[in-house]
Amino acid sequence: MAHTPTRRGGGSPFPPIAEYGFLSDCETNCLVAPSGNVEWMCVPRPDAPSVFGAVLDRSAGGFRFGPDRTFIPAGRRYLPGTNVLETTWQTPTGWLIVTDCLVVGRWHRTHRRSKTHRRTPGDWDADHVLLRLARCEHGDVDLSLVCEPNFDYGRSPESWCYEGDDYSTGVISHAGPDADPSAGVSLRLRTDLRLGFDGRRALARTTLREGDTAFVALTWRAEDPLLPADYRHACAAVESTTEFWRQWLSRGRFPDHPWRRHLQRSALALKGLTYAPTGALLAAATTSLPETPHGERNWDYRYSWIRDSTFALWGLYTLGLDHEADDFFSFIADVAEHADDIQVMYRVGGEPRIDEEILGHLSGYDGATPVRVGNAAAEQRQHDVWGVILDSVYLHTRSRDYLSERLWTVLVRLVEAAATHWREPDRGMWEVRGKPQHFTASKMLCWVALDRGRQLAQMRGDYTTAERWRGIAQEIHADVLANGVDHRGVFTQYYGSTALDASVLLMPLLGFLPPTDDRVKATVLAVADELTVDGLVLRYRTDETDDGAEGEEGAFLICSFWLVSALVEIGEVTRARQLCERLLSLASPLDLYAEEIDPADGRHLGNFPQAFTHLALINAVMYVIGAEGGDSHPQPSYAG
Ligand SMILES: OC[C@H]1O[C@H](O[C@H]2O[C@H](CO)[C@@H](O)[C@H](O)[C@H]2O)[C@H](O)[C@@H](O)[C@@H]1O
Repeated sequence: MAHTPTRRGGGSPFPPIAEYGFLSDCETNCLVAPSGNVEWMCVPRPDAPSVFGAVLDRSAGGFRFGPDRTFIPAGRRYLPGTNVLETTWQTPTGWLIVTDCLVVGRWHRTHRRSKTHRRTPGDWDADHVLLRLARCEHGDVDLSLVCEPNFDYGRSPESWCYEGDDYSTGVISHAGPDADPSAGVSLRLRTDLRLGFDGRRALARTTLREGDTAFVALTWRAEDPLLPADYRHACAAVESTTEFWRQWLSRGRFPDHPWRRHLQRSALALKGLTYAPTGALLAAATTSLPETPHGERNWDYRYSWIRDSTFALWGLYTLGLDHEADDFFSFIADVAEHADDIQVMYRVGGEPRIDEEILGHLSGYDGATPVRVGNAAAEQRQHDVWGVILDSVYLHTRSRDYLSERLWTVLVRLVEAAATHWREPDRGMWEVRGKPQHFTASKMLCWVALDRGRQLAQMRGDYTTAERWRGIAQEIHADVLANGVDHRGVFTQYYGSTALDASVLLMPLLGFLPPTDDRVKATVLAVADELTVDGLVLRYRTDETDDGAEGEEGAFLICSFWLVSALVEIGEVTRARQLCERLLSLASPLDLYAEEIDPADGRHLGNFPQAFTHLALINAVMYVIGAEGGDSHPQPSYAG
């Protein structure tokens, strides 16, 4: 039997997107299907080719550790406060618990520096080990291990061989393109079971009786692999990983509220999407999970968008988790220090080139093609990019009263770029692939760049620059009010159109106008009433927008959460709370979210888990709790 489970109950062989568990060590991440099969993992970096790619094609590799012949778990949960996943299995003969994590241990590079880490080393570091523990709780259970990598997005099946004289350790290697050994990947698998090999499949099977345990660990770390020697060491690795996540979460401020669990899961998902070596932040863990079932709106999100990342920092800041911002701002300084302008996204190592390519050999998730890797939007002009950085730096500088000279030099260039280009059309924050337009939200974010730049210049005592930037900000503000509002007094998608666009919900959240302004109220209510399907918000109507793609898309979750925050701003707290409750009820079984949701059936669509959704959830929940008099306060980014 193939290890990647095929069809359960007559439906699609692919699990629903929302049923994947997400593991991370803040460097690598993976998705675990409910069957216990790891169906997505890219090593050594999250933007590298996959070694387990079954989420995009059932033959592209997976790694299952679970009971033989039982594929539907009795229950799954994260150990509270962590990204450690626990799956409970009931089989006809017994009960089994499997614990999965990507191991985080104490900083261990004491004798030699890391080749990839550019940020200041902390106390913790990824061990580069995917660890899986099994323990039979009652009766007896036949345990099965099938580890079947398929390198290079399923294009390069290699074969396992033993390492050493016993059955405990196997190695499988892929030379990489150009047969360049430095571009290759080797996987090493260690277990206390007896491994056998069948080509690219590493197999083990045993019967566990009550109290029996087993472990398997997979590493891609070439030098000094940190594989546990036995089950006791494996347990210690799970404990250190648990301690890492809980210590990190303890730095945050979470209200004592029934929605706290959603805030904490969102914070953990955002932290899990960081790439610690450089400070980058992924938009999502995956590529090409479809925004339309079986459709072509399939994009690669395994990169660091400036917009997604800075908004994520806003979400974390709202919870008092602001250390990630330091590393991200250093990442910005790295990529922009010697460039004239900034791109909209970078690879996680800071590399600017992200060529888009179609992988025609993959069937796609549930038949959705094409599968894309790389992202052509990297070359677009999107004029929100300057404003989102300036807003984020302003937010963090205000609370710390410190801004590095290195970063300020970069920021000055970014404000000047906004001042130079704000009159030009762009592709907007939704990165449409159609004709450039004068997007209202892009102009508004150019105003943010000048406004926050002005305030930062003032903080530094540079009043001359501050005055000049104030003048340009006023000019942009007036231009948006003159051209971005329709006859109803509603802000529109772009100058001269009457189409609605959810991006303008940011107006009250970024302080472009006060929430009491009639145009703001009219816009928020127009989006709520006219740009929704069954109450959930579309980013725009695809039939009104030249976005360069065919087909419908689902409701955008970031926009739906923005609407919650905006409704609170304009005083519609009851409506905001109802929408927020509804959105929280649509969370995945593990409280994770994809990018979109099908309003008809609540099915999650698009890449997963998606930073955009989780960051907006945090702000929306804090807005509602704050408005209802909880112990938190609404936190618009500009508020003093
Ligand atoms: O709508 C077409 C575009 O869709 C993707 O962009 C979306 O995801 C980005 C990452 O989260 C986000 O920053 C952007 O606002 C979203 O619209 C895709 O990456 C683009 O290539 C595509 O043109």
